Amino acid sequence: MQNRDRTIRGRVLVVTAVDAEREAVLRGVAGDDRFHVIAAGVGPASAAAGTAFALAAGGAAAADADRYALVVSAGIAGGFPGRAAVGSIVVASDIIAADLGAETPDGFASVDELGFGSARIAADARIAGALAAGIAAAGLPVSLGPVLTVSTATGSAHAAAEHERRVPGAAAEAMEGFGAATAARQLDLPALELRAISNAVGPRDRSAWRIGDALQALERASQILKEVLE
Ligand SMILES: O=C(O)c1cccc(C(=O)CC[C@H]2O[C@@H](n3cnc4c(=O)[nH]cnc43)[C@H](O)[C@@H]2O)c1
Repeated sequence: MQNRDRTIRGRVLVVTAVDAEREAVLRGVAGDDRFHVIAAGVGPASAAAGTAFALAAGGAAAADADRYALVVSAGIAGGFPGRAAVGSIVVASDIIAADLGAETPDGFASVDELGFGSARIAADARIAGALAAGIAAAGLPVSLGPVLTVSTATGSAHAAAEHERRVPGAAAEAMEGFGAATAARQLDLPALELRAISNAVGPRDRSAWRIGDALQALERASQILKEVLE
């Protein structure tokens, strides 16, 4: 593996939403006991609570090698057409709470514009870059770009276009990343978001979802994550 990043000294907490995603990640990282994989539930609140609880439980570890050094939000996601095709992988450059803000007469205002903090958490650039390069080197389609966290999954072309207008270059949409990254930030830990694309962001069409293909891609990407961090 060429694209290694050996800066992480300690355990890796991987947070998924549901068990099927957790099992895919576990298959990918099999044999490496640095990884602790939990299914914290769907949505940003569950992800934040589950991540914070796991970090708190692990934070008391005596040795640095037993403490968490990295948090990864992982799972399936919707891909923005033209940026992330169904079956491909997205590694977040930034993790963005896309609907954290207020509706105003002039349209949506993010918490950044409102002055109440930030809806954007930068992923660890070095590790995200190494992971994306490793996935590409393995011959898998991969994008490195902003991943949106929403509480309401997009279900129309208009809403998808509005998200892309607010966040130029948005690659994927899911429901947990900002929650997990917020919990990581409380302990000054680096965060990543790793997503396998199951559907296109836009008009609701469950028949078009390819969850099985996405879970296979998630397993393979998790294996590459393990190799990058070895
Ligand atoms: O029933 C629907 O139309 C529908 C549309 C989008 C998402 C859902 C979910 O129940 C998502 C739950 C779960 O999967 C992740 N995910 C996957 N694709 C998307 C998406 O396009 N937008 C948001 N989340 C997505 C998400 O992280 C959740 O954990 C149902």
